[in-house]
Amino acid sequence: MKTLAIILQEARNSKQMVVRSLAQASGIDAALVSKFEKGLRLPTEDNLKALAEALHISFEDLRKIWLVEKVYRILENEDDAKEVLCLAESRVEYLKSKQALVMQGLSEEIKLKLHEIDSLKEAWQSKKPLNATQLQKMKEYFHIAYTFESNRIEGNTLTLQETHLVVNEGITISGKSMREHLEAVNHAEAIDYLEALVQDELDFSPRALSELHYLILKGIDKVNAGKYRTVPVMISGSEHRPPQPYLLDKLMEEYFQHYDAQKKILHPVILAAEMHERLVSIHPFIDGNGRSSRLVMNLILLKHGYTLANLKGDLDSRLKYYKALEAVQVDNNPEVFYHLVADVVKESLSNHLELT
Ligand SMILES: Nc1ncnc2c1ncn2[C@@H]1O[C@H](COP(=O)(O)OP(=O)(O)OP(=O)(O)O)[C@@H](O)[C@H]1O
Repeated sequence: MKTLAIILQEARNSKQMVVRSLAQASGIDAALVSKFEKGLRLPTEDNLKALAEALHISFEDLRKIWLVEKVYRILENEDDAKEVLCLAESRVEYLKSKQALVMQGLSEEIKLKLHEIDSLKEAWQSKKPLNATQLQKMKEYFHIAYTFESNRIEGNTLTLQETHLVVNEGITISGKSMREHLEAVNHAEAIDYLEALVQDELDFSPRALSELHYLILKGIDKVNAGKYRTVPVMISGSEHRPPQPYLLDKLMEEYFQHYDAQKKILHPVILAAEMHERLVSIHPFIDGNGRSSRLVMNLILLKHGYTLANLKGDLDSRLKYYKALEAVQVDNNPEVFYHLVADVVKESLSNHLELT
């Protein structure tokens, strides 16, 4: 790994600058610049920022090297340097999770709720392994309930009982459209796919999202299944305008970058809520955005050992859900949505525990 001194020197040479012109561009004394380049002095953070700007290099990247250099200088004459670093590493992990909560500006109320959820999760995990028949019965029950409610949010009129008959018994319901039947079967299949991803320890990815969306629209809209939209869309009854289609590739790339950057930092329930809200706000598909986003939320929850969170489709709950999304999109206030998701996660864990 190159030292900060070498990096600074090479960056200046590649710009064909002499020390004097770098000093002038950065506003730092030339003798001092020389000392930085020889490794005789370590720049201050302000010096570093000025140098990065003058050399047109990334301050964030340079700052990481600078921090390494600082640590190195503290430890260079210590016999136990390696042991000290190992000990510090565990503190850094702790610091990361602590900072995440502070960074997100979570209220004490939500932190308390997350705490309660994690106790329930531990209790749920301690019940495992469950008896295979019992597990199968629970799965059937919760899968159907989730399929029923998620499809109900989008206007599917099958009842809970009818959803069960269609999905588990292969029975058709008279008076209900082919589309409603397919929506039920597809959603149940998408939940199986979530569980397979978790079982195989596969992470949420562009491919997983495309597969999920494909399953949701399978047999309903062949052309758009698994593909981003190419036309503008509106969300009926909402002030929020999803982005234009030409922005989608970039926004979705950033969406997955955000997931990768936050997945080890954020509390999983907050991460799940965020990835749900961000996806539904981008609205990358022509249809099936709501169902896909709720599946993404559940993939993240299942991956972290929680149970399927089931947002309800009755009018009152639906309005609360839409209002909470609108609060993030229009007022930039995610707290209500975090509470909404945390509440259903808590309810789901309690329901699962009750049946054990
Ligand atoms: N401000 C908002 N108000 C209402 N719904 C919103 C809002 N922002 C995002 N949504 C999401 O959009 C979904 C409805 O979008 P739309 O009517 O376009 O349905 P869709 O794209 O066909 O997807 P699906 O049918 O699975 O929801 C809701 O389920 C919700 O998740």
